[in-house]
Amino acid sequence: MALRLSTVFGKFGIPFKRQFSTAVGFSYAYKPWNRNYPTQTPTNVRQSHEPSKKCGKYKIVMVRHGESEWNKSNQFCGWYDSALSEKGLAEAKAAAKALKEAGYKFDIAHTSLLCRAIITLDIILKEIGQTDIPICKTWRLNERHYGNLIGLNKAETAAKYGEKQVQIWRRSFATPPPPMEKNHPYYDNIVNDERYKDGPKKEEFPMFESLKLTIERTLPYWNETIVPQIKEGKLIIISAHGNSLRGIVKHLDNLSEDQIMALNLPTGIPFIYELDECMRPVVSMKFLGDEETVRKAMEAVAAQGKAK
Ligand SMILES: O=C(O)[C@H](O)COP(=O)(O)O
Repeated sequence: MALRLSTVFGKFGIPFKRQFSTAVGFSYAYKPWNRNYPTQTPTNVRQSHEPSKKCGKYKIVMVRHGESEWNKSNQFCGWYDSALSEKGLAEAKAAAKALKEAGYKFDIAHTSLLCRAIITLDIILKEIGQTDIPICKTWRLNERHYGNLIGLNKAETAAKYGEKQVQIWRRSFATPPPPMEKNHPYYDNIVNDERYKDGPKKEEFPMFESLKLTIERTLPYWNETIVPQIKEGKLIIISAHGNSLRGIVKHLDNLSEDQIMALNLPTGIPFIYELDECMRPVVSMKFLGDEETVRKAMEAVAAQGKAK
């Protein structure tokens, strides 16, 4: 049965006390209730990716933006620039509160070119009193491009094409959504948007993206820009999107295509990785939120693709 966030969340959808009363958090990867995310890394993965027994040398915080207007109306969003909803604004504030309570002092922030991630970051930095740090914005952290699905209601699309097909479009690793056609209502809005004048190049401007393609443009930024900063000892926060962050998670935890399919990131709940000197996770995806709230928020994201 689909869980409604409104039954889980209080005013503005956020149970401030429950969700962020602890700065300790829990690590999603190792919870037994989590049937979808690997409780044990498969043996083939361990050989090449054995987590270090040492304490994490580095930390990085990531957060999916707060709920957007199009999350609220359950529309495929991708590169469409949907604003944060009231609940999304409150989620960003709650995220900031949790980070403040945990005492995070960031050196650099990275975000996408989409307002929902930028505003989430702005709210966080304002609330924690760290607006003076450098903010790097890149299209490489944008949400995956949902092609011709952009603007469609997810539940209606499931009713029309079947839940299985929508699940493939949303969560399969390599199968892309149908390409955005020139007559798509948001084609000009996206393709001719000034914010992309410095990239992507015309020839690499996506008309659709699978998770695989999303990872192919996100990882170079992770490897070439973020990793060197982490190795310099900078504490980084990334405010980005469900699928650009899933790509980074897949890379860090060396997840298989099947494993990453099952991960649904909740909006507005920061999570932490602790990494060893080789950028291998010592602690994976530790959410600053209580376990039950995070679990329900994840289930709600998964349920967005169910026909009503
Ligand atoms: O772009 C979108 O529609 C969402 O923000 C992410 O959608 P998904 O959870 O359906 O991949």
